[in-house]
Amino acid sequence: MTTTKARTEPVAGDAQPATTETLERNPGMPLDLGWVGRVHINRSAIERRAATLPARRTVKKEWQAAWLLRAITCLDLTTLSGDDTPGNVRRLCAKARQPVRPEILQALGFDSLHVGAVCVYHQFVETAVEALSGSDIPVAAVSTGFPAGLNPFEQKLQEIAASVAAGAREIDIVISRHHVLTGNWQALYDEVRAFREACGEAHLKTILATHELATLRNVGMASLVCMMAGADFIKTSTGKEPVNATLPVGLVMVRAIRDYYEQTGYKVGFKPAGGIRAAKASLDWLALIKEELGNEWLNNNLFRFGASGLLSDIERQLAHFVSGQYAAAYENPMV
Ligand SMILES: O=C[C@H](O)COP(=O)(O)O
Repeated sequence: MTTTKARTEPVAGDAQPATTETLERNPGMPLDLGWVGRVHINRSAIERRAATLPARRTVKKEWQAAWLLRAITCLDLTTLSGDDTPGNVRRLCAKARQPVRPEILQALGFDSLHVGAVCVYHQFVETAVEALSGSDIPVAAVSTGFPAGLNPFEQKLQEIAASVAAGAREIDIVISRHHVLTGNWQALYDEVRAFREACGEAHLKTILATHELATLRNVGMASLVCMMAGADFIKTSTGKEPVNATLPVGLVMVRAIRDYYEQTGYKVGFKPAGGIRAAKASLDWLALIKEELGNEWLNNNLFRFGASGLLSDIERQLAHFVSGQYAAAYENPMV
């Protein structure tokens, strides 16, 4: 990973991992169609701003290592493959407990560190809960007919209930894209509200699948409706769309989060997911959060990466920082 600008202000504040302070959950609010209708997006301004982000704020050396450690604590370490097995889920959970080799971590001044959550299909929730027992790491289950979200509604509710019963503490639902594409905001609101109720104490992340929503304005409006319906997080993508998390989409979503906070006082989390594989990309996302939402959002209560391959590159960069050499791929195995 190369850094080209001299600016070294610490984005993550310091090298400490994220805190786990308790946060008041967003309870949601009645659907406010007037507010939804006022969402305005200047596409070229959004794209210009997103394009400047990677170059505006560059971190180096120990600050970069601190940011990367912070990124790990905000990681929903994910496996969502058709060929998942209990064995690879258990190995992923072992990696979640110890995401960085101990000698690297010690050289960076840390005793322990773990990821934000492990994210799996419902089928593997129990396996993951068991493999993570004794740790604070929650299991997140993708749900409601992930990734297309076209299962019957009652089945979606049952799926959420089953994952919660199996021990999932976070539920990543997919919204019905057709509600957005037909402008049926009431239907989207009602659906997400019901999902939130089915979650109970489990936290609800609403996946917008932004690439399938046609316009950035739809992304902004859907973000707002999901928050009004009680989402704890809004999440960009399933990882299965042809285009997943992008900075312009992220910008629209985090600005919706900011608006919602300014209007209601409730902080909703953000999860970019899909296609984030390079450590450098994780720094760009952290910079976006810092600049648009501030340091308060830079912890795993309010920010997560959804990624299956990002950790390998982050560990590789940390090893390089410590030793001055890049490790071979087999030295940083994922599962
Ligand atoms: O929610 C997480 C995504 O499905 C992960 O996508 P990825 O495999 O492209 O990192």
